[in-house]
Amino acid sequence: MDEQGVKVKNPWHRPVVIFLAAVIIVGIIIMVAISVVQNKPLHQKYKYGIVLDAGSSHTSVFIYEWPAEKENNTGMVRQKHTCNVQGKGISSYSANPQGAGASLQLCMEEAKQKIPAHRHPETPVYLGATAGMRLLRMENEEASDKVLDSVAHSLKSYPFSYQGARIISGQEEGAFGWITVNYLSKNLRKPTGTLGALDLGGASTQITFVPQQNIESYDNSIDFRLYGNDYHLYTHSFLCYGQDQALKLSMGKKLESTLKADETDPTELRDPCFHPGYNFTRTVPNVFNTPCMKEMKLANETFFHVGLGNWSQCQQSIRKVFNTINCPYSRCSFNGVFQPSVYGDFGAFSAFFFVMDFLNLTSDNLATTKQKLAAYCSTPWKKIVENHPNIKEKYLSEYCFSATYILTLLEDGYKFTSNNWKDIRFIKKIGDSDAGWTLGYMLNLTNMIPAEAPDTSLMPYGGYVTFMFLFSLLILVLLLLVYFYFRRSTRTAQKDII
Ligand SMILES: Nc1ccn([C@@H]2O[C@H](COP(=O)(O)OP(=O)(O)OP(=O)(O)O)[C@@H](O)[C@H]2O)c(=O)n1
Ligand SMILES: [Ca+2]
Repeated sequence: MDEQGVKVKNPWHRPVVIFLAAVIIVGIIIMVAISVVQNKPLHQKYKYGIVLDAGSSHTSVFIYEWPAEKENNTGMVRQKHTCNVQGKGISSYSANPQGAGASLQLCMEEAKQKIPAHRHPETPVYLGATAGMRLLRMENEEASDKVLDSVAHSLKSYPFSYQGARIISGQEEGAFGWITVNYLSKNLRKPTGTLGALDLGGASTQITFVPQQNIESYDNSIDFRLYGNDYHLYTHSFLCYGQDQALKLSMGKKLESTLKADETDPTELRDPCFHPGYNFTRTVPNVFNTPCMKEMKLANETFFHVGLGNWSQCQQSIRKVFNTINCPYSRCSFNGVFQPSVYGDFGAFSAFFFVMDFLNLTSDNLATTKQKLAAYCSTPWKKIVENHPNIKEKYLSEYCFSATYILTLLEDGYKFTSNNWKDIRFIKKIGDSDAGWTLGYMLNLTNMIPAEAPDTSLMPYGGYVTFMFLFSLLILVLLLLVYFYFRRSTRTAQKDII
């Protein structure tokens, strides 16, 4: 009897092999089941964040949402809801600070409805105030503190996680606007170029982009490291150069020269930036009630604001609010502010979009834009009102000025030309989310954009499951093959023995 014969005759042999095979198979099944369940994306849990944009002209409440387990990936946060606070911006409540906090109630109640109640305590709420509050602080710091206290007090009364109410700086406003548009365009993890950001508000305007030239002034330079890439940004915020303040600056200059000349009585301000036939009685303090202009010693004088509707004269008058004489650097935009040459594509949002979209000027070349605008400005005021019966007359009367201001700011101020005009995209939203500083502000404060690229799984979830399934199937087949091979050789051996 040989050795093989002894093994085959062992009565324990078959049950042991079957038992071992069963244990291995069950083990594999358990292993696959555990790893599949462990790695299964959790049931989509959403997190929320609230940012209040307390602008000079109005306040908006933005609610953002994102899948909890993907918060460090680019482009995952989206705007779930916005609410426009009724009335003017919080800086208009300087004489009645309590009113500022109270004005937020309706929108904050809406936020409570939109966000699931069990998420309220962990939902951060931030308020950032921009140029209107910067101006109020310059004028009357006590009043601006009271307004901020009032909105803070109001926000703390909600079940969310209050994270502060403050006046953000012009640099922050510019930089976070840039982060928002590039995050939403998913530019941040790719080697492709970034999108510059142009923001026009009521009281200030921001320009932010990655320049090709060296940044000569420290104040205009911001560095970020996002997803493992370094970004060296140029940014500047011009206080008083939002469209409402620029209108005051421009009217103030015209008024000063008219009043000095003392041509007519009562004074008539003949304004090329308003439509022919437009005639409105205003008071002098109404134009000069801003720290953007030196006080005029003129009393409550009234004047007639009379429209002329002449685009090129309007542009001439607007040019006077840009000081282009002094530049202590190799090149400047205006008012002695350093600016490298504009480079790359730009997203122009907020009032840049509202105005150019209203006038259907978002997709023409520069020459056609000017022609269309000239025709619009010279249209009689009566006709304009007839054509747009549902638009508030104050807004309607100012579109000729605003669009001329926008062209002058972009061309004479920032030095865009007819060649790179097409690089400016007038946008309101990217995907579901508004372009503006609020999203970038929240991403930054919640650390949702990591400095280094987060580790990514080697293969997508579906691929992983398929791989595990095929791999276990392969092991199973191999085991069966071994088993049958073993059985056959055993039988052959038994036959041989018999
Ligand atoms: N549909 C709209 C909404 C706003 N506006 C005007 O656009 C300007 C700027 O609006 P916005 O960007 O909201 O400015 P704020 O954020 O309020 O001001 P800032 O950023 O300077 O604080 C204001 O003059 C406002 O009257 C407009 O013409 N059409
Ligand atoms: Ca704004």
